Amino acid sequence: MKTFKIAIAGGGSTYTPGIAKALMLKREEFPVSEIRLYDINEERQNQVALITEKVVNEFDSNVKIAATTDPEKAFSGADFIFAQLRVGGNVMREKDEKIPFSHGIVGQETCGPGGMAYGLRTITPMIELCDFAEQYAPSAWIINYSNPAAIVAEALRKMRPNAQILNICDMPIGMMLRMAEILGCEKDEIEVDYFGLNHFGWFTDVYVKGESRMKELREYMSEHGLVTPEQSKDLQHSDADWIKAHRNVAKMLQLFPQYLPSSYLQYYLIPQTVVDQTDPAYTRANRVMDNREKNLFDSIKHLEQTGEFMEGFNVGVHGTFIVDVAMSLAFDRRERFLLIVENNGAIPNLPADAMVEIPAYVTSRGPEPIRMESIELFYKGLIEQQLASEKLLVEAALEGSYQKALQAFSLNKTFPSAEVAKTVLDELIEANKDYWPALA
Ligand SMILES: NC(=O)c1ccc[n+]([C@@H]2O[C@H](COP(=O)([O-])OP(=O)(O)OC[C@H]3O[C@@H](n4cnc5c(N)ncnc54)[C@H](O)[C@@H]3O)[C@@H](O)[C@H]2O)c1
Ligand SMILES: O=P(O)(O)OC[C@H]1O[C@H](O[C@H]2[C@H](O)[C@@H](O)[C@@H](O)O[C@@H]2CO)[C@H](O)[C@@H](O)[C@@H]1O
Ligand SMILES: [Mn+2]
Repeated sequence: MKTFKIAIAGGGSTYTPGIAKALMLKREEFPVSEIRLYDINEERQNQVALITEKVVNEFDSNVKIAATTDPEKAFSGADFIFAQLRVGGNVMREKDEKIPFSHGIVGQETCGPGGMAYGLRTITPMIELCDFAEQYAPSAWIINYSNPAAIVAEALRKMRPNAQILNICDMPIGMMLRMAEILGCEKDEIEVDYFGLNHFGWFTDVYVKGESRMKELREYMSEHGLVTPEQSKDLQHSDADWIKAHRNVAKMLQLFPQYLPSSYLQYYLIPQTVVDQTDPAYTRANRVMDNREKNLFDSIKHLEQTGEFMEGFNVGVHGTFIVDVAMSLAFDRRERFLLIVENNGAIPNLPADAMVEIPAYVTSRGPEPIRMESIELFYKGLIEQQLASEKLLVEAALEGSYQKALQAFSLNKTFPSAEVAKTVLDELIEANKDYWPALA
């Protein structure tokens, strides 16, 4: 049986050990001979490599783990490249969140001005990654988690249309896990219909064994959102931020009961509620640094000092999802996933060149999106406004255009006016001067 070489770009990510463990859990079906970590931060990646090696060795000591900052070594002969770059790290994430909040505007990793700031940092490194793949591993698939996935996907559609890349997000699958808890079934028994953009979508139906369970879900979620008794057992989502986000789903459903909204729609539909619920001095970046990142590096320190393994990370749906997508590509499994793909008529009344998030069957040739019906005016209007914002942001980056960046910010529903958009944009330009393309 063929064995696979997996390269992980952003090897120093907090998710790397979880992804390595997810690979090991599937090793009977998907045998891996090498996991190569690639990062620009050598020190961080070497530390993460220590615990990754330990995790892998618990299952199979023949799997080779390598860590390098040399793209040629990392990618040559790789079958898959899993990408998870956080350009600027959590230090810049904190600025993306705190600058908007200081003006009373939502500050978030991937949505609104924070997401656009992160996008302007990430486009160039992701283009570079596609070029490394073309040079060193031309037949490899890149499966990309790097955020902001919507903006990354649009930039690569324009700049590297022939790249073998699949952009993915674990948010819908995380929500499906919660829905399974509500319905008392397994996540894998659920099939969904869904449309939107990444972090901007709706479940239009949820089936278990072919039967729609929307009515029960709507009733439960209108009252509790996605908060379930099981939530407290889930390391990733037991913290106050996720509980708030999951509760806010109820507020959105009370306003618009037709479809089940992605929890990230809260940043666009009820932004003032989010601002009121957030401590602008302690944002999500602080929580992540003080928990997910600290726990991982504490467990690495413990491993270095004692040689003993303390888990300190989470596999969750995040790790299993990327491995499942890779397996469907590797073995032509034709499994159905929600993916970020070029619309090309799948949603007839949205532009063909929109990068939409919809169901697709994954074969060895890539995704085959399903055909859907036209969407109603309310959703079309919201999506087109957000899409225009994302497309203008990408054009701003590629053309170095300040005016297009201001248009992108002003069109974003997180802003009440173009004047506030300009104030926040100008502060973000100053904070990102080491990262963004020049905007004139
Ligand atoms: N799409 C999704 O649904 C989803 C879900 C979870 C996380 N993510 C994304 O995964 C990424 C990793 O998240 P994290 O919290 O583990 O971040 P992290 O900061 O722990 O790790 C990111 C790593 O990327 C590295 N990096 C930065 N720029 C790089 C470059 N140009 N080349 C190679 N490596 C580079 C950093 O040095 C760091 O080690 C983020 O982009 C995050 O938004 C996406
Ligand atoms: O604030 P963070 O860094 O903890 O998480 C931000 C990410 O949130 C989403 O991913 C969730 C996902 O929804 C859930 O199912 C599980 O896998 O955990 C993930 C991380 O919390 C979102 O989809 C990502 O794009 C964000 O980066
Ligand atoms: Mn996501």
